[in-house]
This record gives sequence, structure tokens and C-alpha cells, in this order.
Amino acid sequence: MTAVLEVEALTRSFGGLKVTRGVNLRLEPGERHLIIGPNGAGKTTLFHLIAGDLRPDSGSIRLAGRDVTPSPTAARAQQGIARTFQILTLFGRDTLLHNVMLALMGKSPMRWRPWGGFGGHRPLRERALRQLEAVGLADKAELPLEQTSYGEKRRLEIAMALAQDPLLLLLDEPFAGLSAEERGTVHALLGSIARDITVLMIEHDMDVALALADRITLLHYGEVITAGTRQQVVDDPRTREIYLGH
Ligand SMILES: Nc1ncnc2c1ncn2[C@@H]1O[C@H](COP(=O)(O)OP(=O)(O)OP(=O)(O)O)[C@@H](O)[C@H]1O
Repeated sequence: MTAVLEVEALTRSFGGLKVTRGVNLRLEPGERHLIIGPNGAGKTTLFHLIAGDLRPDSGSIRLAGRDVTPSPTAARAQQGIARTFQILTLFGRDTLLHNVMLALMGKSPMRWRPWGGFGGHRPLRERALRQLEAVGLADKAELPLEQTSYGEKRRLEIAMALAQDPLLLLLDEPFAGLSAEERGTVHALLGSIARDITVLMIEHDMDVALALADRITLLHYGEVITAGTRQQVVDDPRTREIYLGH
């Protein structure tokens, strides 16, 4: 089977600091893969390299069999890589519905016509509503974003990434900053993502993230220390030593 993501011998330095050292990663279709590692391990840098925000010094990245190493971020997004939007870039005064419609437009052939407003975009509106429904926010569709809670914003970010109908969804710490209750909601939401979407997630909160992961990669100083099934990585003494601290 063709892997959805194949990262081979990826390296990246900042000045003299080697932040990504020969990283290999392979995600099968539908896999939920968790990246763990202490602060500064190079997790976010790896995401930037996969999404195209950073260029590797060497190595390659294949998406569904296609080499995307030279492709810029926008081209990779078109080919199926979605990241959760940084909420700060969203439109706070605009409604949740319009924010999702904008995310849908990012991938639709329809051009954004500011003078036309959203009026003529009924199919788009309906698709956006369905995305909001899928993350339990349909009843808040007409609320301005700034009137929603932190947990709701996180769910909106996920809805916007899913709206792009990705092959591969990159989630950078989806549980960060959430209350216990909100973590439960986001956990259920991530658990309900269709298996035709492959998920790569960075997460510090092992308690919530572990249950979602099929496979785990442990990074330390930019290197893959161990990788395998959830059980293999959790049982690996190196994981305890490096990550769990005992
Ligand atoms: N643009 C940059 N310029 C210089 N150094 C950088 C840059 N980006 C990251 N680094 C360094 O690379 C190392 C890895 O950073 P990265 O953010 O990828 O780690 P991380 O595993 O995501 O850490 P955290 O869990 O703290 O978010 C750190 O030492 C960081 O200071």
C-alpha cells in the first residue's frame, strides 16, 4: 500500500544547531500517529518541514507517493496536507460560519469576490454548516468568533482544517490550554475523524493523546529514538528515560 506520508532522512539545521537529524517517518492510510519528545526535540520544526513552511537541508517528503519536497506550502495544501489554523489569524468579528466558509474557499475553484458577499454561495454555506455540525458547533454558527470559548475556538480550528478535505491532517498540540472538560470534547471529536483522513499529531498531554494513537515516534535532539506501536513505544525503556523521566 502506498504510504500517505513518507519522510526520508530529513535534516535541517539553524546555524550550527542540528534540529532535525535524519528523521524517517511513514504513515499508512488512516493511521493516527503521535509525535512525542521533550521541549526542543524538534517536533514543531518537523511539522514545518512537512507542511512546507521550512525547507529541509536534505532528505525527502512524499505525499501519497508524490515527492513534495520542492513544493511550497500552498501546493502541498492543494495536494492534501492540512494544518490547524492558528486562531489568531482568524476573523474575530466574523461568525464561525463565515470563517469556515473562507476555509472552504481556500480549496474551492471559486474565487473570493468581496463585493459579492456570501449570499450566492448556498452550497458553500451548507457544507460549512455540516462541518460545524461535525464538531458540535452548529448552534453557534452565527456567533462572532470572539464570543466563543477557547475550547470552541479549538474545535473551530479543527473544523476549518477538515473543511479542506485533507489526506493528511497535522495537529500541533490540539489539547494545549484546554480545561479537563474541553479536553474530553476535543478528544471525542478527534476520535470521530473519518479514517480516510490520516492524522499526525504532536501532543504533550500523553494521557489524552495516547488513546488516540496507533503508532508513536519519540524524538529527542532532532533524532528518532524509537518508533512503533503505542505499546512498543510506551514499553521502551528509552521512552521512560527521555520522556517520562523515570
Ligand atoms: N527558526 C529557528 N531559528 C533558530 N533555532 C530554531 C528555530 N526554530 C526552532 N529552533 C530551535 O530548534 C530546536 C527545536 O525546536 P522545535 O520548536 O522544533 O522543538 P519542539 O520539539 O517543538 O519543542 P516544544 O515542545 O518546546 O514546542 C529548539 O532548540 C529551537 O530553539
